[in-house]
Amino acid sequence: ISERQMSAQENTLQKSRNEQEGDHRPLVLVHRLPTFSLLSSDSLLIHFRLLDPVASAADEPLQEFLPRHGQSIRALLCLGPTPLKADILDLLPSLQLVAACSAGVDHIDLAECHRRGIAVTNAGTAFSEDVADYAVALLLDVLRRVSAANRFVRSGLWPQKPDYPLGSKLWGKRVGIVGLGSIGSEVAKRLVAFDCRIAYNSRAKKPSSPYTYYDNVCDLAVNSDVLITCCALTSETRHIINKDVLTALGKEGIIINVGRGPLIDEKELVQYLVQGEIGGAGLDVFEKEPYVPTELFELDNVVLSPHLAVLTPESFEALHELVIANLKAFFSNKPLLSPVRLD
Ligand SMILES: O=CC(=O)O
Repeated sequence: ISERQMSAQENTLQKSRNEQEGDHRPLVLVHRLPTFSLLSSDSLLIHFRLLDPVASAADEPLQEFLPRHGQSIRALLCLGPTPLKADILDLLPSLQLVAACSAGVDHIDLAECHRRGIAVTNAGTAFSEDVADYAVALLLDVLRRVSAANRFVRSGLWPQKPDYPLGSKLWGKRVGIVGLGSIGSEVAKRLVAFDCRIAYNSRAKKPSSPYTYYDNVCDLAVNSDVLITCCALTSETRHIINKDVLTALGKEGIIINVGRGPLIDEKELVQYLVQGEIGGAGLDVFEKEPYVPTELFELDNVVLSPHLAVLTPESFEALHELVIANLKAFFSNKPLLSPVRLD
């Protein structure tokens, strides 16, 4: 009997105990766009009652639902990129915790949460390894043209054109990481194994990091063959990769984005790629998802992906455990496991 089967049995037992003994589970509001489903509500339901406006009142606007049901809600589970701003917070006067299910929390008005004394937790490090793997996958794909080669074979061109354009080597490349947090550090760790030379930019130099620090992204770009953006999207980092940085990266330079679309000035990036002013790009995120600039569809030196770097069953399981642990800690007045800094 596996650990997973055992915990499923425990969950079922606990559920029926709850039902027999009267329900003492704390109430948690689920905040989600109708297109986002709860990953697996089973283990959540062992510990919490979930109030899900999308499921309970498909047509009722939150502005009507929450005043009737949300007055005593202390904790909210925010799924995916569902925006959470003052208009919703206004309807939840007792709210004290927002448990976000993502690493990035740019869809949440953090200043407003801070002002109201509402704590916010995020996915912590649950996704970092998978995002880092994906950043390396995108980089290898752009450099060695894996997706383009796949298209070449499938389109039947191989017998007619036996010469396929050469890709370039990852070994020894100078890689600049923008944002050396938990994801950036995992990316660096992986690329060290490819003998890449790592440098980084972040808000401040990390005294414990062995990598070269640049306090200016343009300087980092001048000294890099590849830039990988891994930082959070904030008002300071919006368009951190602008025209000047792209120029500094140069004609052979490659950019990989696994952070958020607006970290890059996408209009400029498209121009630079179309005009051959930079070497290539691997993009998992875009400014206006799910819309991707169609000019990029034609370019074999660009690899496109629909914002799924974090998505593996393993990382979801880790997220699930973390969310439950955060909510349990909150309801028992213990320290939160992955609090987001709000000041
Ligand atoms: O993009 C995904 C996340 O922020 O978790």
